Amino acid sequence: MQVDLGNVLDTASAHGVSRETLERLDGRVADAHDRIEQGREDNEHGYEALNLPSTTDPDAIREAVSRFDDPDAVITVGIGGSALGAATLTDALDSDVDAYYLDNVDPEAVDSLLDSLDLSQTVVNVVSRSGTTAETLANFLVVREAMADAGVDWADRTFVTTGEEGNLRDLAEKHDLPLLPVPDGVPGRFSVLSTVGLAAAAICGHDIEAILDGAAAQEARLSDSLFDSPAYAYGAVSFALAERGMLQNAMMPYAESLETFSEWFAQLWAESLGKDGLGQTPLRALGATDQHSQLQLYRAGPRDKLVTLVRATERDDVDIPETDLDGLAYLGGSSLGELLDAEFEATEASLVAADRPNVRIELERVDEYSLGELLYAMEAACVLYGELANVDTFVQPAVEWGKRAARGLLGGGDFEEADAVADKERLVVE
Ligand SMILES: O=P(O)(O)OC[C@H]1O[C@H](O)[C@H](O)[C@@H](O)[C@@H]1O
Repeated sequence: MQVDLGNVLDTASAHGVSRETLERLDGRVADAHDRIEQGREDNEHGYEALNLPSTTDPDAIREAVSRFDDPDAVITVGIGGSALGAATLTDALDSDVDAYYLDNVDPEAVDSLLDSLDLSQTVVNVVSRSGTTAETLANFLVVREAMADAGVDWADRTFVTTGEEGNLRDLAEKHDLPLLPVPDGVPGRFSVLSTVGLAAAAICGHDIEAILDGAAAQEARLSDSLFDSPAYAYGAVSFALAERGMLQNAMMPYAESLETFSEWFAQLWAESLGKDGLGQTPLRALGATDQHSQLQLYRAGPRDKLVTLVRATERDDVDIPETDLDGLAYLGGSSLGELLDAEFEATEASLVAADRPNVRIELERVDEYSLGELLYAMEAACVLYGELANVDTFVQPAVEWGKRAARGLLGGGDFEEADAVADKERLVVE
Protein backbone atom coordinates (compact mmCIF):
# COMPACT_ATOMS: atom_id res chain seq x y z
CA MET A 1 0.00 0.00 0.00
CA GLN A 2 1.26 3.46 -0.74
CA VAL A 3 0.12 7.01 -0.16
CA ASP A 4 1.08 9.66 -2.72
CA LEU A 5 1.07 13.20 -1.31
CA GLY A 6 2.26 14.90 -4.52
CA ASN A 7 -1.04 16.61 -5.19
CA VAL A 8 -1.26 18.20 -1.77
CA LEU A 9 2.01 20.09 -2.20
CA ASP A 10 1.75 23.80 -2.93
CA THR A 11 3.88 23.20 -6.02
CA ALA A 12 0.93 21.23 -7.46
CA SER A 13 -1.94 23.21 -6.05
CA ALA A 14 -1.77 26.80 -4.80
CA HIS A 15 -3.95 25.82 -1.85
CA GLY A 16 -1.77 22.91 -0.83
CA VAL A 17 0.98 22.75 1.78
CA SER A 18 4.68 23.44 1.31
CA ARG A 19 7.38 20.87 1.93
CA GLU A 20 8.71 23.15 4.68
CA THR A 21 5.32 23.02 6.40
CA LEU A 22 5.32 19.23 6.25
CA GLU A 23 8.86 19.12 7.59
CA ARG A 24 7.88 21.39 10.49
CA LEU A 25 4.80 19.26 11.11
CA ASP A 26 7.05 16.20 11.21
CA GLY A 27 8.43 17.34 14.58
CA ARG A 28 4.91 17.22 15.97
CA VAL A 29 4.36 13.82 14.32
CA ALA A 30 7.40 12.51 16.25
CA ASP A 31 5.90 13.75 19.55
CA ALA A 32 2.49 12.30 18.67
CA HIS A 33 4.11 8.99 17.74
CA ASP A 34 5.77 8.84 21.18
CA ARG A 35 2.39 9.45 22.81
CA ILE A 36 0.75 6.76 20.67
CA GLU A 37 3.50 4.25 21.40
CA GLN A 38 3.17 4.93 25.12
CA GLY A 39 -0.60 4.44 24.93
CA ARG A 40 -0.10 1.16 23.08
CA GLU A 41 2.48 -0.06 25.54
CA ASP A 42 0.21 0.71 28.48
CA ASN A 43 -2.84 -0.77 26.71
CA GLU A 44 -4.70 2.50 27.22
CA HIS A 45 -8.30 2.68 26.06
CA GLY A 46 -8.37 3.21 22.32
CA TYR A 47 -4.62 3.02 21.71
CA GLU A 48 -5.00 -0.69 22.34
CA ALA A 49 -6.73 -0.95 18.96
CA LEU A 50 -3.39 -0.41 17.26
CA ASN A 51 -2.11 -3.60 18.94
CA LEU A 52 -4.82 -5.81 17.44
CA PRO A 53 -2.66 -7.29 14.65
CA SER A 54 -0.79 -9.21 17.34
CA THR A 55 -3.40 -9.49 20.10
CA THR A 56 -6.28 -10.88 18.03
CA ASP A 57 -6.41 -14.65 18.05
CA PRO A 58 -7.65 -15.83 14.65
CA ASP A 59 -7.77 -19.46 15.83
CA ALA A 60 -10.27 -18.58 18.56
CA ILE A 61 -12.48 -16.85 15.99
CA ARG A 62 -12.31 -19.83 13.64
CA GLU A 63 -13.03 -22.20 16.49
CA ALA A 64 -16.10 -20.20 17.57
CA VAL A 65 -17.62 -20.18 14.09
CA SER A 66 -16.62 -23.70 13.09
CA ARG A 67 -19.76 -25.16 14.69
CA PHE A 68 -21.81 -23.61 11.89
CA ASP A 69 -21.46 -26.10 9.12
CA ASP A 70 -21.60 -24.71 5.60
CA PRO A 71 -24.25 -21.99 6.01
CA ASP A 72 -25.85 -20.20 3.07
CA ALA A 73 -25.82 -16.84 4.80
CA VAL A 74 -24.73 -14.91 7.86
CA ILE A 75 -26.66 -12.01 9.31
CA THR A 76 -24.69 -9.65 11.49
CA VAL A 77 -27.03 -7.81 13.82
CA GLY A 78 -25.12 -4.74 14.97
CA ILE A 79 -24.79 -1.04 14.27
CA GLY A 80 -21.98 1.46 13.69
CA GLY A 81 -18.63 -0.05 14.59
CA SER A 82 -20.32 -3.36 15.31
CA ALA A 83 -21.35 -3.72 11.67
CA LEU A 84 -19.30 -1.48 9.37
CA GLY A 85 -15.92 -3.18 9.79
CA ALA A 86 -17.29 -6.63 9.07
CA ALA A 87 -19.36 -5.24 6.20
CA THR A 88 -16.29 -3.56 4.70
CA LEU A 89 -14.53 -6.92 4.60
CA THR A 90 -17.37 -9.11 3.39
CA ASP A 91 -18.55 -6.56 0.80
CA ALA A 92 -15.03 -6.27 -0.58
CA LEU A 93 -14.33 -10.00 -0.90
CA ASP A 94 -16.13 -12.72 -2.85
CA SER A 95 -17.70 -15.63 -1.01
CA ASP A 96 -20.27 -18.39 -1.49
CA VAL A 97 -21.77 -17.38 1.85
CA ASP A 98 -23.95 -14.28 1.61
CA ALA A 99 -23.32 -11.70 4.32
CA TYR A 100 -26.13 -9.39 5.43
CA TYR A 101 -26.22 -6.63 8.00
CA LEU A 102 -29.14 -5.56 10.12
CA ASP A 103 -27.76 -2.19 11.14
CA ASN A 104 -30.97 -0.21 11.06
CA VAL A 105 -34.43 -0.56 12.51
CA ASP A 106 -36.30 0.17 9.31
CA PRO A 107 -39.19 -2.32 9.68
CA GLU A 108 -39.66 -2.79 5.93
CA ALA A 109 -36.00 -3.56 5.35
CA VAL A 110 -35.82 -5.98 8.28
CA ASP A 111 -38.97 -7.76 7.19
CA SER A 112 -37.89 -8.05 3.61
CA LEU A 113 -34.47 -9.49 4.53
CA LEU A 114 -35.92 -12.07 6.91
CA ASP A 115 -38.54 -13.06 4.34
CA SER A 116 -35.92 -13.61 1.68
CA LEU A 117 -33.69 -16.03 3.63
CA ASP A 118 -33.84 -19.69 4.51
CA LEU A 119 -33.29 -19.13 8.22
CA SER A 120 -32.46 -22.78 8.83
CA GLN A 121 -29.31 -22.24 6.74
CA THR A 122 -28.48 -18.84 8.19
CA VAL A 123 -26.07 -17.98 11.00
CA VAL A 124 -26.87 -15.00 13.21
CA ASN A 125 -24.04 -12.99 14.76
CA VAL A 126 -25.33 -10.48 17.30
CA VAL A 127 -22.66 -7.85 17.92
CA SER A 128 -22.70 -5.09 20.48
CA ARG A 129 -19.67 -3.93 22.39
CA SER A 130 -21.79 -2.34 25.13
CA GLY A 131 -24.46 -5.02 24.93
CA THR A 132 -27.11 -2.35 25.43
CA THR A 133 -27.66 -0.69 22.02
CA ALA A 134 -31.43 -0.50 21.52
CA GLU A 135 -31.44 -0.98 17.73
CA THR A 136 -29.29 -4.10 17.91
CA LEU A 137 -31.20 -5.73 20.72
CA ALA A 138 -34.56 -4.92 19.15
CA ASN A 139 -33.47 -6.35 15.81
CA PHE A 140 -32.18 -9.46 17.49
CA LEU A 141 -35.48 -10.05 19.26
CA VAL A 142 -37.21 -9.76 15.87
CA VAL A 143 -34.76 -12.17 14.21
CA ARG A 144 -35.10 -14.63 17.07
CA GLU A 145 -38.87 -14.64 16.73
CA ALA A 146 -38.67 -15.04 12.95
CA MET A 147 -36.43 -18.07 13.46
CA ALA A 148 -38.76 -19.58 16.02
CA ASP A 149 -41.72 -18.98 13.67
CA ALA A 150 -39.82 -20.76 10.90
CA GLY A 151 -39.29 -23.76 13.19
CA VAL A 152 -35.56 -23.08 13.53
CA ASP A 153 -33.75 -23.59 16.82
CA TRP A 154 -32.43 -20.03 17.04
CA ALA A 155 -30.05 -20.81 19.90
CA ASP A 156 -28.37 -23.35 17.66
CA ARG A 157 -27.74 -20.84 14.87
CA THR A 158 -26.78 -17.79 16.91
CA PHE A 159 -23.58 -16.54 18.43
CA VAL A 160 -22.85 -13.36 20.28
CA THR A 161 -19.94 -10.93 20.16
CA THR A 162 -20.00 -8.58 23.14
CA GLY A 163 -18.14 -7.01 26.05
CA GLU A 164 -17.71 -8.02 29.68
CA GLU A 165 -21.22 -7.05 30.74
CA GLY A 166 -24.56 -5.83 29.41
CA ASN A 167 -27.92 -7.23 28.38
CA LEU A 168 -26.47 -9.14 25.49
CA ARG A 169 -23.95 -10.99 27.64
CA ASP A 170 -26.75 -11.84 30.10
CA LEU A 171 -28.81 -13.21 27.24
CA ALA A 172 -25.90 -15.24 25.86
CA GLU A 173 -25.20 -16.71 29.27
CA LYS A 174 -28.85 -17.51 29.89
CA HIS A 175 -29.16 -19.46 26.65
CA ASP A 176 -25.62 -20.80 26.69
CA LEU A 177 -24.86 -19.21 23.33
CA PRO A 178 -21.33 -19.28 21.97
CA LEU A 179 -19.69 -15.99 22.81
CA LEU A 180 -16.75 -14.10 21.35
CA PRO A 181 -15.37 -11.37 23.63
CA VAL A 182 -14.86 -7.79 22.42
CA PRO A 183 -11.50 -6.57 23.67
CA ASP A 184 -12.06 -4.09 26.46
CA GLY A 185 -9.98 -1.13 25.32
CA VAL A 186 -11.12 -1.10 21.70
CA PRO A 187 -13.90 1.32 20.68
CA GLY A 188 -16.35 -0.01 18.09
CA ARG A 189 -15.07 2.08 15.21
CA PHE A 190 -11.55 0.70 15.81
CA SER A 191 -12.66 -2.92 16.19
CA VAL A 192 -12.54 -4.27 12.64
CA LEU A 193 -9.35 -6.21 13.33
CA SER A 194 -10.85 -7.91 16.39
CA THR A 195 -13.57 -10.52 16.91
CA VAL A 196 -16.07 -7.80 15.96
CA GLY A 197 -14.91 -7.40 12.38
CA LEU A 198 -13.37 -10.79 11.69
CA ALA A 199 -16.06 -13.31 12.71
CA ALA A 200 -18.34 -12.67 9.72
CA ALA A 201 -15.29 -12.75 7.44
CA ALA A 202 -14.29 -16.12 8.92
CA ILE A 203 -17.79 -17.54 8.35
CA CYS A 204 -17.54 -16.37 4.74
CA GLY A 205 -14.30 -18.34 4.40
CA HIS A 206 -11.96 -15.36 4.11
CA ASP A 207 -8.35 -15.56 5.14
CA ILE A 208 -8.49 -13.61 8.39
CA GLU A 209 -4.81 -14.35 9.11
CA ALA A 210 -3.90 -12.48 5.91
CA ILE A 211 -6.05 -9.53 7.01
CA LEU A 212 -4.07 -9.40 10.27
CA ASP A 213 -0.78 -9.83 8.38
CA GLY A 214 -1.58 -6.83 6.20
CA ALA A 215 -2.45 -4.81 9.29
CA ALA A 216 0.80 -5.92 10.95
CA ALA A 217 2.76 -4.72 7.93
CA GLN A 218 1.37 -1.20 8.41
CA GLU A 219 1.85 -1.44 12.16
CA ALA A 220 5.52 -2.11 11.50
CA ARG A 221 5.69 1.06 9.39
CA LEU A 222 4.57 3.40 12.19
CA SER A 223 7.55 5.60 12.91
CA ASP A 224 8.46 9.04 14.13
CA SER A 225 8.31 10.54 10.66
CA LEU A 226 5.35 11.01 8.36
CA PHE A 227 7.74 10.46 5.46
CA ASP A 228 8.33 6.85 6.58
CA SER A 229 4.78 5.77 7.34
CA PRO A 230 1.88 5.71 4.87
CA ALA A 231 -0.59 5.86 7.79
CA TYR A 232 1.02 8.89 9.38
CA ALA A 233 1.53 10.55 5.99
CA TYR A 234 -2.21 10.41 5.42
CA GLY A 235 -3.15 11.46 8.96
CA ALA A 236 -0.68 14.36 9.08
CA VAL A 237 -1.61 15.72 5.67
CA SER A 238 -5.33 15.48 6.37
CA PHE A 239 -4.74 17.45 9.57
CA ALA A 240 -2.58 20.06 7.83
CA LEU A 241 -5.21 20.57 5.15
CA ALA A 242 -8.04 20.82 7.70
CA GLU A 243 -6.03 23.56 9.39
CA ARG A 244 -6.04 25.34 6.02
CA GLY A 245 -9.80 25.13 5.66
CA MET A 246 -10.23 21.73 3.96
CA LEU A 247 -12.87 20.77 6.47
CA GLN A 248 -14.36 17.98 4.37
CA ASN A 249 -12.70 14.78 3.21
CA ALA A 250 -14.28 13.02 0.24
CA MET A 251 -13.26 9.36 0.36
CA MET A 252 -13.52 8.18 -3.23
CA PRO A 253 -12.46 4.62 -3.99
CA TYR A 254 -12.37 3.59 -7.63
CA ALA A 255 -13.64 0.07 -6.90
CA GLU A 256 -17.21 -0.93 -6.17
CA SER A 257 -15.85 -3.50 -3.75
CA LEU A 258 -14.60 -0.64 -1.55
CA GLU A 259 -17.86 1.28 -1.42
CA THR A 260 -18.58 0.09 2.13
CA PHE A 261 -15.03 1.03 3.13
CA SER A 262 -16.06 4.68 2.65
CA GLU A 263 -18.91 4.15 5.12
CA TRP A 264 -16.55 2.60 7.64
CA PHE A 265 -14.09 5.46 7.12
CA ALA A 266 -16.89 7.97 7.62
CA GLN A 267 -17.67 6.63 11.09
CA LEU A 268 -13.99 6.41 12.03
CA TRP A 269 -13.24 9.98 10.96
CA ALA A 270 -16.48 11.58 12.15
CA GLU A 271 -16.86 10.03 15.60
CA SER A 272 -13.17 10.19 16.41
CA LEU A 273 -12.31 13.70 15.26
CA GLY A 274 -15.59 15.64 15.43
CA LYS A 275 -15.08 17.28 18.82
CA ASP A 276 -14.62 20.68 20.44
CA GLY A 277 -15.77 22.42 17.28
CA LEU A 278 -13.03 20.65 15.30
CA GLY A 279 -12.98 17.80 12.81
CA GLN A 280 -13.10 17.06 9.10
CA THR A 281 -16.45 15.93 7.70
CA PRO A 282 -16.12 12.67 5.77
CA LEU A 283 -18.00 12.45 2.47
CA ARG A 284 -18.71 9.16 0.73
CA ALA A 285 -18.09 9.00 -2.98
CA LEU A 286 -17.45 6.30 -5.55
CA GLY A 287 -15.32 6.60 -8.68
CA ALA A 288 -16.01 6.73 -11.52
CA THR A 289 -19.78 7.00 -10.85
CA ASP A 290 -19.63 10.14 -8.72
CA GLN A 291 -17.46 11.98 -11.22
CA HIS A 292 -20.75 12.40 -12.99
CA SER A 293 -22.60 13.75 -9.99
CA GLN A 294 -20.39 15.24 -7.27
CA LEU A 295 -17.15 16.17 -9.02
CA GLN A 296 -18.58 19.48 -10.21
CA LEU A 297 -18.84 20.55 -6.57
CA TYR A 298 -15.47 19.14 -5.55
CA ARG A 299 -13.76 21.04 -8.35
CA ALA A 300 -15.71 24.28 -8.46
CA GLY A 301 -17.62 24.53 -5.19
CA PRO A 302 -16.33 25.83 -1.86
CA ARG A 303 -12.60 25.31 -1.47
CA ASP A 304 -13.12 23.21 1.65
CA LYS A 305 -12.38 19.68 0.48
CA LEU A 306 -9.60 17.17 0.48
CA VAL A 307 -10.38 14.42 -2.03
CA THR A 308 -8.88 11.00 -1.26
CA LEU A 309 -8.76 8.70 -4.28
CA VAL A 310 -8.18 5.00 -3.64
CA ARG A 311 -7.50 2.32 -6.21
CA ALA A 312 -6.07 -1.16 -6.61
CA THR A 313 -3.24 -1.42 -9.12
CA GLU A 314 -4.05 -5.04 -10.00
CA ARG A 315 -7.50 -6.33 -10.74
CA ASP A 316 -9.39 -8.61 -13.08
CA ASP A 317 -10.30 -6.80 -16.26
CA VAL A 318 -12.93 -6.86 -18.99
CA ASP A 319 -12.09 -6.02 -22.60
CA ILE A 320 -14.23 -3.48 -24.39
CA PRO A 321 -15.35 -4.98 -27.73
CA GLU A 322 -14.27 -3.28 -30.96
CA THR A 323 -16.91 -1.20 -32.66
CA ASP A 324 -17.17 0.35 -36.11
CA LEU A 325 -19.06 3.34 -34.77
CA ASP A 326 -16.72 6.23 -35.59
CA GLY A 327 -17.13 8.21 -32.39
CA LEU A 328 -16.60 5.14 -30.22
CA ALA A 329 -13.63 3.62 -32.02
CA TYR A 330 -11.26 4.92 -29.32
CA LEU A 331 -12.90 2.62 -26.75
CA GLY A 332 -12.58 -0.60 -28.77
CA GLY A 333 -9.53 -2.69 -27.95
CA SER A 334 -9.23 -0.98 -24.60
CA SER A 335 -10.63 -2.38 -21.32
CA LEU A 336 -12.97 -1.28 -18.53
CA GLY A 337 -9.97 -1.27 -16.17
CA GLU A 338 -8.01 1.04 -18.48
CA LEU A 339 -11.01 3.32 -18.71
CA LEU A 340 -11.36 3.36 -14.92
CA ASP A 341 -7.65 4.18 -14.51
CA ALA A 342 -7.87 6.95 -17.08
CA GLU A 343 -10.85 8.40 -15.23
CA PHE A 344 -8.97 8.17 -11.91
CA GLU A 345 -5.95 10.04 -13.25
CA ALA A 346 -8.10 12.55 -15.13
CA THR A 347 -10.00 13.32 -11.92
CA GLU A 348 -6.77 13.90 -9.99
CA ALA A 349 -5.51 16.19 -12.73
CA SER A 350 -8.77 18.08 -12.98
CA LEU A 351 -8.76 18.71 -9.23
CA VAL A 352 -5.17 19.90 -9.25
CA ALA A 353 -5.83 22.15 -12.23
CA ALA A 354 -8.49 23.84 -10.09
CA ASP A 355 -6.08 24.04 -7.11
CA ARG A 356 -7.89 21.36 -5.11
CA PRO A 357 -5.50 19.17 -3.08
CA ASN A 358 -6.00 15.43 -3.32
CA VAL A 359 -4.28 12.30 -2.05
CA ARG A 360 -3.79 9.04 -3.93
CA ILE A 361 -3.87 5.76 -2.01
CA GLU A 362 -2.92 2.63 -3.95
CA LEU A 363 -3.43 -0.96 -2.86
CA GLU A 364 -1.90 -3.83 -4.70
CA ARG A 365 -5.21 -5.65 -5.00
CA VAL A 366 -8.52 -5.73 -3.17
CA ASP A 367 -7.67 -8.84 -1.16
CA GLU A 368 -7.41 -9.77 2.49
CA TYR A 369 -3.83 -8.57 2.94
CA SER A 370 -4.37 -5.18 1.31
CA LEU A 371 -7.62 -4.62 3.19
CA GLY A 372 -5.75 -5.29 6.44
CA GLU A 373 -3.16 -2.71 5.42
CA LEU A 374 -5.76 -0.13 4.42
CA LEU A 375 -7.94 -0.47 7.51
CA TYR A 376 -5.03 -0.41 9.94
CA ALA A 377 -3.44 2.55 8.16
CA MET A 378 -6.65 4.58 8.31
CA GLU A 379 -7.04 3.84 12.01
CA ALA A 380 -3.47 4.90 12.74
CA ALA A 381 -3.95 7.99 10.55
CA CYS A 382 -7.00 8.87 12.58
CA VAL A 383 -5.23 8.39 15.91
CA LEU A 384 -2.36 10.58 14.72
CA TYR A 385 -4.76 13.29 13.50
CA GLY A 386 -6.49 13.18 16.90
CA GLU A 387 -3.15 13.72 18.66
CA LEU A 388 -2.22 16.62 16.39
CA ALA A 389 -5.64 18.22 16.86
CA ASN A 390 -5.51 17.48 20.60
CA VAL A 391 -8.97 15.91 20.74
CA ASP A 392 -10.08 12.85 22.70
CA THR A 393 -10.19 10.46 19.76
CA PHE A 394 -11.72 7.49 21.54
CA VAL A 395 -14.93 8.88 23.04
CA GLN A 396 -18.25 9.91 21.46
CA PRO A 397 -20.24 11.92 24.02
CA ALA A 398 -22.32 13.66 21.36
CA VAL A 399 -23.66 10.31 20.16
CA GLU A 400 -24.36 9.14 23.69
CA TRP A 401 -26.57 12.22 24.21
CA GLY A 402 -28.95 11.15 21.43
CA LYS A 403 -28.94 7.54 22.62
CA ARG A 404 -30.05 8.63 26.09
CA ALA A 405 -32.77 10.89 24.65
CA ALA A 406 -34.18 8.03 22.54
CA ARG A 407 -34.06 5.63 25.45
CA GLY A 408 -35.89 8.10 27.66
CA LEU A 409 -38.59 8.51 25.01
CA LEU A 410 -39.11 4.77 24.82
CA GLY A 411 -39.56 4.55 28.58
CA GLY A 412 -36.19 2.88 29.09
CA GLY A 413 -35.28 5.13 32.03
CA ASP A 414 -35.35 8.65 33.30
CA PHE A 415 -33.05 10.64 31.01
CA GLU A 416 -33.18 14.43 31.08
CA GLU A 417 -32.09 14.50 27.40
CA ALA A 418 -35.56 13.18 26.52
CA ASP A 419 -37.12 16.42 27.83
CA ALA A 420 -35.40 18.36 25.06
CA VAL A 421 -37.47 16.42 22.53
CA ALA A 422 -40.71 17.74 24.03
CA ASP A 423 -39.30 21.29 23.89
CA LYS A 424 -38.97 21.22 20.10
CA GLU A 425 -39.84 24.54 18.40
CA ARG A 426 -42.41 24.28 15.59
CA LEU A 427 -42.93 26.47 12.54
CA VAL A 428 -45.12 24.29 10.33
CA VAL A 429 -45.97 25.20 6.76
CA GLU A 430 -48.66 23.09 5.04
O1 LIG B 1 -21.28 -2.01 19.77
P1 LIG B 1 -22.32 -1.18 20.41
O2 LIG B 1 -22.05 -0.94 21.86
O3 LIG B 1 -23.70 -1.71 20.19
O4 LIG B 1 -22.26 0.23 19.76
C1 LIG B 1 -22.53 0.46 18.40
C2 LIG B 1 -22.29 1.90 18.05
O5 LIG B 1 -23.12 2.65 18.90
C3 LIG B 1 -22.84 3.96 19.24
O6 LIG B 1 -23.79 4.81 18.74
C4 LIG B 1 -21.44 4.47 19.14
O7 LIG B 1 -21.40 5.85 18.92
C5 LIG B 1 -20.68 3.77 18.08
O8 LIG B 1 -19.31 4.12 18.21
C6 LIG B 1 -20.83 2.29 18.20
O9 LIG B 1 -20.05 1.65 17.22
